[in-house]
Amino acid sequence: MAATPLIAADNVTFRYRPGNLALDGATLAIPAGSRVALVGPNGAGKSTLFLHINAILRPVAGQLSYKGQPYSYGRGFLAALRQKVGLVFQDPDTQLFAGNVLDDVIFGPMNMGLTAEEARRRAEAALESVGMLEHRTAPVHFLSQGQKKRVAIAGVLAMEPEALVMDEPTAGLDYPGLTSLRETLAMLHAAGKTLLVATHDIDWAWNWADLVYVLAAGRMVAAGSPADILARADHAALGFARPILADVAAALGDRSILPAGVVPRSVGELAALLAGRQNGQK
Ligand SMILES: Nc1ncnc2c1ncn2[C@@H]1O[C@H](COP(=O)(O)OP(=O)(O)OP(=O)(O)O)[C@@H](O)[C@H]1O
Repeated sequence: MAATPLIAADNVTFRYRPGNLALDGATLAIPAGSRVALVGPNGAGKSTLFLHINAILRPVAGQLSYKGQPYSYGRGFLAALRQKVGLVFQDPDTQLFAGNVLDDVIFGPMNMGLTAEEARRRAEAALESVGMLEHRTAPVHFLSQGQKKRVAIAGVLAMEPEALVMDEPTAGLDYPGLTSLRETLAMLHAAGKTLLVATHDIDWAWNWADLVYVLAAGRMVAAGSPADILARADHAALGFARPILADVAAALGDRSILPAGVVPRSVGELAALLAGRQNGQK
């Protein structure tokens, strides 16, 4: 029997207004400790699904559950859920509200009833892990979008959640910001956290995720390992462009150039496979 997922959405349907079906029976299951990428075109419903996972929105039909327990939406349930499942919004301005960086990040742990000392320890550790500790006294409105994004992530990390749900965390980050985010995600995964990320960065998602869900028009149209989804021929029907790597592999003629069934998951892996083949021919 499959293990109970940490978070599950079962046939979740939601309308912002009559006639607008933002989610149309969306279903997903997030195994504990996994790295899950949610991809899909603009307007597919990714952010809406995340707002359901954090119980900010409530479905008109269908159900969400945490460790097999259906969401109950009472005050106690909401407080516990939001401590265990941290949501990083797409737009950091939605999330940040305090005057300076440390005050913003310390708010969550203080709200959990921790001592001021423990809350500060957690907030500083979280800022350190996203490379923003040196900015702790900076006014939030002085920060760049990428820096705000990192502070928003720190605000969630400081709550020490079991799962982080991040809506397009790589958008707007420069190279050091991306590197730092990748390191943070690797550190969180190594620490056993469950990670669910919505992204348009398909190459990154393919390299990073254990499991990929594809959402289109409010419905989950595909789910599987990156290799499973790469191997599907109907990427256009899934609502996103065929990943570049798959095109490269196809253009190279995967059967003649790459071992049968091998689908490279990164440019580096493709280069290594090709280099290995060239060496083998000498
Ligand atoms: N606050 C809102 N009020 C009304 N409609 C909304 C609202 N937020 C989203 N929608 C609509 O719900 C649908 C799903 O939007 P959502 O933002 O969840 O998609 P998304 O997959 O996150 O898109 P993107 O990749 O552009 O961030 C869209 O049709 C969108 O126009």
